[in-house]
Amino acid sequence: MKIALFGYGKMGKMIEQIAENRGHEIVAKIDVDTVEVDFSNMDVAIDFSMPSAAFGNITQCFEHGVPVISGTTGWLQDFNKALARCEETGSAFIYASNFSLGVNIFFELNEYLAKMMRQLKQYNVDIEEIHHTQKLDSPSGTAITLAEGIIANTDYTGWKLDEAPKGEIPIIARRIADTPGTHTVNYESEVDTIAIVHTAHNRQGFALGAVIAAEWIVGKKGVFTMKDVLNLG
Ligand SMILES: NC(=O)C1=CN([C@@H]2O[C@H](COP(=O)(O)OP(=O)(O)OC[C@H]3O[C@@H](n4cnc5c(N)ncnc54)[C@H](O)[C@@H]3O)[C@@H](O)[C@H]2O)C=CC1
Ligand SMILES: O=C(O)C1=N[C@H](C(=O)O)C[C@H](O)C1
Repeated sequence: MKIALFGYGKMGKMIEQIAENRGHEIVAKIDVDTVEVDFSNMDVAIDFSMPSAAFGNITQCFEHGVPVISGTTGWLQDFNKALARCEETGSAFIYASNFSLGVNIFFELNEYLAKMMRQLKQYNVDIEEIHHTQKLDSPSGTAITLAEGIIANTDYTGWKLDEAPKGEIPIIARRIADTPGTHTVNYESEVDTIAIVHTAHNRQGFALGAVIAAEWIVGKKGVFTMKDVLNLG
């Protein structure tokens, strides 16, 4: 498979390694200083760039009929416009705030736990995310997906960074050098705490998930999720 990388930073380089080990060819490495892109020679594009660049990269690929795997976070104000462009151009698209298998299992566990906690009003929930100090967006995309999973299954109506009013979920974002990504969902009562945690030890899981999604999407049309790719029902 011929893969174009949009964003050749920490994730782009990790994806290159994993894709080549799986027998794929990297046909383009597009970064901030790229002047011209040849869309004619790519089977699929994988975008791990920057919040300000993601929407433009994704929609350009759609215009050229190239399916897109999107891992960049922090650009979701334009997400619905991207979905509409995908449908209009008959292209194919997967966005995931986190491509690792472990986190996608964690998302399922989060929703299951939220359903159980729904009627237990003595517990208050919060989410903590910890990432390396170069991270541009806050809170993390993964923390937002976790909050959305709780909101869909409880009476919580929204989320806020740091302090949140009653009925909304506080998300605490910490930045610590060299931390690939740790997410904790905490339910606190006066007498105890229930917590679920996912800790990434490195970036390999994110990169492998993105390459598996790229292998899966080629030849398909439409908007899909990692639930489709991993058959999580
Ligand atoms: N969904 C997931 O599983 C994961 C998502 N991410 C997200 O991926 C994104 C990238 O993360 P990292 O690789 O760690 O960041 P990074 O800062 O190491 O790399 C980003 C690269 O994008 C480049 N870039 C800037 N403008 C561009 C443009 N117009 N077109 C193409 N490239 C451009 C930068 O020059 C840089 O090389 C972030 O939004 C991060 O939150 C990171 C890890 C996992
Ligand atoms: O920027 C990162 O590094 C990561 N970003 C994603 C996010 O915002 O959730 C996924 C992962 O946690 C690493």
